[in-house]
Amino acid sequence: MEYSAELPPVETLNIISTKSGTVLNSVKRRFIYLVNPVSGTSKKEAFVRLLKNISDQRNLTYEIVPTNSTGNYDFLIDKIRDEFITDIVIIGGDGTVNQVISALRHLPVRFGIIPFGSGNGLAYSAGIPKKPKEAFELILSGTAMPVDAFMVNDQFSCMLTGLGFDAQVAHDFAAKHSRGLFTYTQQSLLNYFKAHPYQFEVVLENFSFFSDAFFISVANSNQFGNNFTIAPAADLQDGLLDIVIVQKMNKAKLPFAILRQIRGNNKLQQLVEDMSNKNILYFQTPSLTIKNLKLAPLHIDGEPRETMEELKIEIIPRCFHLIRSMA
Ligand SMILES: Nc1ncnc2c1ncn2[C@@H]1O[C@H](COP(=O)(O)OP(=O)(O)OP(=O)(O)O)[C@@H](O)[C@H]1O
Repeated sequence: MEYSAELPPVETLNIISTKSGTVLNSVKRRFIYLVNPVSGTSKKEAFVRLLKNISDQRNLTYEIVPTNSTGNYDFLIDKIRDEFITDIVIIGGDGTVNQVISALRHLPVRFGIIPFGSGNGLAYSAGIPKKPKEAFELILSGTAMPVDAFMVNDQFSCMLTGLGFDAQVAHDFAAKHSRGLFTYTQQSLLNYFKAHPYQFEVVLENFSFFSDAFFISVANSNQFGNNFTIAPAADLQDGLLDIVIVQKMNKAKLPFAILRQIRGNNKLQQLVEDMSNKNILYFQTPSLTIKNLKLAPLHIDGEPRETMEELKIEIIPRCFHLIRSMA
């Protein structure tokens, strides 16, 4: 468990560890609120004022810091160590969550998320409330659990990585001036008409196969975001990745096959010989290699990334501590 983050010693932070997680004690917690000024569509000023008010009323030690587009958070590393920061609260979407956790996951801090993105896939799959105030209340009273993440070659992913159709949507979405669900849906529909299969070779421990597929999703969270489920059996804490391969099929059948997947009617499969006849392959594995033979576009946690010819993908079990709902 090379990447696993350990929590600080109990005596310095007043953390109570139980079988089901780490119960937080607010007395000695020290917070950094990392606010992304551009994520999502809703205005954050009013919420940031509320955040300050609640924090002042509760006598919390906190600092508000803006996020940045480079994803470089090295400037926080010494601060976290020197000032005994215990909690990093991310106010943004999945792209921000990816960058912040990728940079700070080795440090003994807990992460909280107040969902202010367009999709918020990790937050929603962790049961974090949509309403910012409720999400903050969960952070103040909730339980931090070790959750998985994964590496895609040398790049970090904590939610969902995709090749093909959905990655093309992520690329087109990023090029738009407006964000939010409306723009995302618009780009998805436009891309649906242009969608075509790409060729992949998927290499598992003792087995490999070729597939022509509209897209491949590698999921730690169960969804793309906005509670749009893609991998119904995915669990943030099971040490496994859920792989969804939407294979070549008549395009008229595509929405129905995806609907079946979303509804959980396409059960997890043991890969067998008639795989090429299945519309959607769905299986779990801790690692795999995908050879991207036609250079399908790539996204990592919803952010467009330069594509790669070969992706070695491996789970990082219990990678970081996330304050999540236990319901
Ligand atoms: N201060 C900043 N100025 C400009 N861009 C920023 C800043 N801070 C972060 N970013 C960038 O904002 C982008 C969007 O962030 P994020 O992914 O959180 O929101 P979103 O795309 O609207 O939501 P989601 O990923 O949940 O769909 C990221 O690429 C991130 O690098």
